[in-house]
Amino acid sequence: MTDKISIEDFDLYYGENQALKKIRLNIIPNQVTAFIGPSGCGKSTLLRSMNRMNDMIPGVHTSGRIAIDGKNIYDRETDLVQLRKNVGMVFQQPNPFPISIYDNVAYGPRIHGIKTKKKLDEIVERTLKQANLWDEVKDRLHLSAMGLSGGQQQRLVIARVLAVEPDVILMDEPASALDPISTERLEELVIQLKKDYTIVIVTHNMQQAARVSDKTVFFLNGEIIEVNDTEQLFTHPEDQRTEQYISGQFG
Ligand SMILES: Nc1ncnc2c1ncn2[C@@H]1O[C@H](COP(=O)(O)OP(=O)(O)OP(=O)(O)O)[C@@H](O)[C@H]1O
Repeated sequence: MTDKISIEDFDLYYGENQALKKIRLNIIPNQVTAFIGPSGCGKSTLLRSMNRMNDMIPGVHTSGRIAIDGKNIYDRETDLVQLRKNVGMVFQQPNPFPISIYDNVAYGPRIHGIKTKKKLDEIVERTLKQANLWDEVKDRLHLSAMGLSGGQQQRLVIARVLAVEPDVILMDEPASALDPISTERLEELVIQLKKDYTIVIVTHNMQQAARVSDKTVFFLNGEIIEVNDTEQLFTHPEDQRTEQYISGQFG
């Protein structure tokens, strides 16, 4: 199978501090890949590197390659607007815009030139359905998104990402601010979305990684220690440090 994302010898420095060291990783399309590891080991940094969000931080420099569909996103000619449309991101805190539910979802398509009401209506309905939110909001599309619960806001943010038709969705601890029921709904959604998208999720919750992901990547001090099928990694870790981490001996 052709890899969706191929990372080769990728280093990232915040000033003098090297946060990622010679990362090599291949991510398979239509799978969920989980990043686990103790705080500060570089999970979010690698996630943010996959749509060049780190470019905005002063003092960041990188070397190596991250290719998506075979094309190095660190090439000088990369169109960052197009990259971030293709590689969407969901953060820890739901961050809907303080505008209506409808306008949140229509925001990206409008920026990308879609203006007709009929077309926007279609996108809003389709993506809210894909995000398992339509039934809960269809009668209040023109009310503020800020009136939704945290779990609904997070599903709205996912609909907003889906509305610009990405291939890859990056999720940085997307359930850590949610209650258990909202977390379960979000996990169901992640599993459902992988048939159409490639998903990478950072999580501190090992049960969550075990429930939603196909592959798990264990990080320590800016390095990848182990990558394996999720079930294999949690039942028969190959590296002693992985075993220590998943059995709660540090982290
Ligand atoms: N904006 C930044 N400026 C400077 N250093 C940073 C920045 N963001 C992260 N770092 C550093 O890079 C290293 C990796 O951080 P990163 O946030 O990627 O780890 P993480 O594994 O995602 O941690 P956590 O699980 O706590 O979110 C840490 O040493 C951190 O202090």
